[in-house]
Amino acid sequence: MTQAPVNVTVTGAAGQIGYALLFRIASGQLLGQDVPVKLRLLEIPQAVKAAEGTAMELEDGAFPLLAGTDIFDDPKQAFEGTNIALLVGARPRSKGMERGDLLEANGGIFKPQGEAINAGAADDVKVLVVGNPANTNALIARSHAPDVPADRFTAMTRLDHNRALAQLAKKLGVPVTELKKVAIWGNHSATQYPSVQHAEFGGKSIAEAVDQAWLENDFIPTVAKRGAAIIEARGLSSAASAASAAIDHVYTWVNGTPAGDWTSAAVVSDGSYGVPEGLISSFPVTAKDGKYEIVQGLEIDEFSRTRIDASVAELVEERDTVQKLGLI
Ligand SMILES: NC(=O)C1=CN([C@@H]2O[C@H](COP(=O)(O)OP(=O)(O)OC[C@H]3O[C@@H](n4cnc5c(N)ncnc54)[C@H](O)[C@@H]3O)[C@@H](O)[C@H]2O)C=CC1
Ligand SMILES: O=C([O-])CC(=O)C(=O)O
Repeated sequence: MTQAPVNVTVTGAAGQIGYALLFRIASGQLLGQDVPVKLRLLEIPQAVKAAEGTAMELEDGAFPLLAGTDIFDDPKQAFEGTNIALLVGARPRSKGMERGDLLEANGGIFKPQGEAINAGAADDVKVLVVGNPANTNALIARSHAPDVPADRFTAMTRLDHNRALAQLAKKLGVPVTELKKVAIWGNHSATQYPSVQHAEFGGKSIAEAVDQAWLENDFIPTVAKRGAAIIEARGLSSAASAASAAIDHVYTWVNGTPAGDWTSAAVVSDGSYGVPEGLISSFPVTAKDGKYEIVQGLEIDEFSRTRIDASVAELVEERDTVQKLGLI
């Protein structure tokens, strides 16, 4: 192990996703089996003790790649020198809370975290926002980090992407490895558009192999409402699958997408496909040399256009709300 450890900050470290995520990071699955990591855990003061318990368990794992774990309740310290920032901790929606209240409560979390990233993170910092509403939380954080290049801020739709792959593999009776060019567009919410317009299995078109009624009445709602279905079944929201998707998102970002395929991530729009510039929206993306790039030049059919526009309209509404609240 000659390389200096990569600093990985995880917020909400004592939560359910944190518990599923930290051990996989420590085992080398986030960055690679030859990359040592140093964990920097951020929690609110009331949950620091629980984070300490998790840190004890991390120590007990004797992970060869784990160079240490530090715990903070101050974002300025937690993001100091960080190379990878996983923003998982967020304010969940409580009973009777309106969407605006939720966005406001999360603004109180993601504004100071954006400022702290701006002030102290490493020059090569990469940020993944997992905490919901993920796209708009990422927008808030990004707007308070003006010195950090826009392409370093992303939000997670990889879980939706993986859910789409799993549903298609089941329907077509093929392994997920056969599937290519599936895409999630828009918001990480029920309005998202999981698209198979350009998708292939074993070189054949998926759109031609399944009927439109199945896509509209089964596939799209199953993927888009999967989070709610998990909550209904488990009594708790997705945690291990969300942690797994966060690992996939960062691993791909750093190590690249395979030739002839892409993945999905919410990235800062450059205006591609009519998505207003600056919104953090999910697109089909490739990764190369540590950068995510929006796949360009895809033809968008009428059905896809309507679905993309609907999800992007929701993102515009969320952006306008946080703008009115003075959060961006
Ligand atoms: N983008 C995606 O695909 C998915 C996103 N999520 C979201 O991820 C978030 C976390 O989920 P869970 O781990 O299950 O929640 P959880 O409630 O188990 O844990 C959240 C943790 O965040 C901490 N926290 C709250 N405010 C904080 C702050 N200002 N700084 C640092 N830590 C803070 C809490 O103390 C708690 O320990 C939720 O917002 C959830 O909706 C969950 C699944 C998928
Ligand atoms: O709604 C939630 O908190 C969980 C979530 O985002 C998902 O499972 O996609």
